[in-house]
Amino acid sequence: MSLISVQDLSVAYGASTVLRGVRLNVEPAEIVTIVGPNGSGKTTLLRAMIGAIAPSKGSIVRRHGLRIGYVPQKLHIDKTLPITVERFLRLTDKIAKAECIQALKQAGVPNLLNRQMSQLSGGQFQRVLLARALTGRPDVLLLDEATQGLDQSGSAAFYKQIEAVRNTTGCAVVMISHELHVVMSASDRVICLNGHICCEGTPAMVASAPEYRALFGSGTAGALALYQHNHDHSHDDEHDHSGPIEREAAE
Ligand SMILES: Nc1ncnc2c1ncn2[C@@H]1O[C@H](COP(=O)(O)OP(=O)(O)OP(=O)(O)O)[C@@H](O)[C@H]1O
Repeated sequence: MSLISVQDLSVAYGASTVLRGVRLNVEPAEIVTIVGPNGSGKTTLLRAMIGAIAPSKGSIVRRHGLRIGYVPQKLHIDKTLPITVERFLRLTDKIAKAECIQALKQAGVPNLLNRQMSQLSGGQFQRVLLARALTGRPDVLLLDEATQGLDQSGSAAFYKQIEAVRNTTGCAVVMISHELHVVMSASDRVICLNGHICCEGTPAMVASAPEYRALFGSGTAGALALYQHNHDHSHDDEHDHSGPIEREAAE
């Protein structure tokens, strides 16, 4: 049973349709990376997957009782607001201190519990956001460009941590990233989005996608060397890129 099944999804903002005919399944413990140019609908897709945006067509089926952890691109906290990491982690839900400590450990920052949020570095801050998402023991983690503002080694370390989290907790991960070169090795599957799914594949296979090159140019050849998919269609929305879709009674 897929954790999340996106079925022929279209999303419109007023008269403007930004996603069309998107199909994708998220399976337990897999890491799926979504890439695409600015404005291609990546955030919209993620927000639709968590139920924050309603489809204008199609549907999204979440497994019954699915726990989702969401790590936003950035979260602004007023620098003058005194709030410790522990308080921040316990703000919205009833979470025991031990769970906070465990989540911080999983996020790779075990010693931050008593620190002020305003004193964290960019990388530490993002890991605290990751810890917050982990306190709910998610079945699936959704990350929206969670490494924005981090330097390359900071991003690489963050993605390594994500992979470690997947390996220890078994949660699936769906993440948006522009940093293909760092996320590729950790991804089981890459989906290239441009209003619709242009191409998708696994890094384990070796190929290049003309659609991807058309969007990003050939400067990313290093990343492309890791990337492959079976691609023999033109840009048609009719093409079914997804595996078998499993519906759940609790739709
Ligand atoms: N609330 C909204 N109302 C109207 N249009 C919106 C809204 N949110 C997003 N859009 C538009 O939908 C399109 C897709 O936006 P989205 O944020 O999903 O893209 P994205 O791929 O995540 O972009 P980026 O890489 O720049 O973050 C854009 O043209 C954007 O202007």
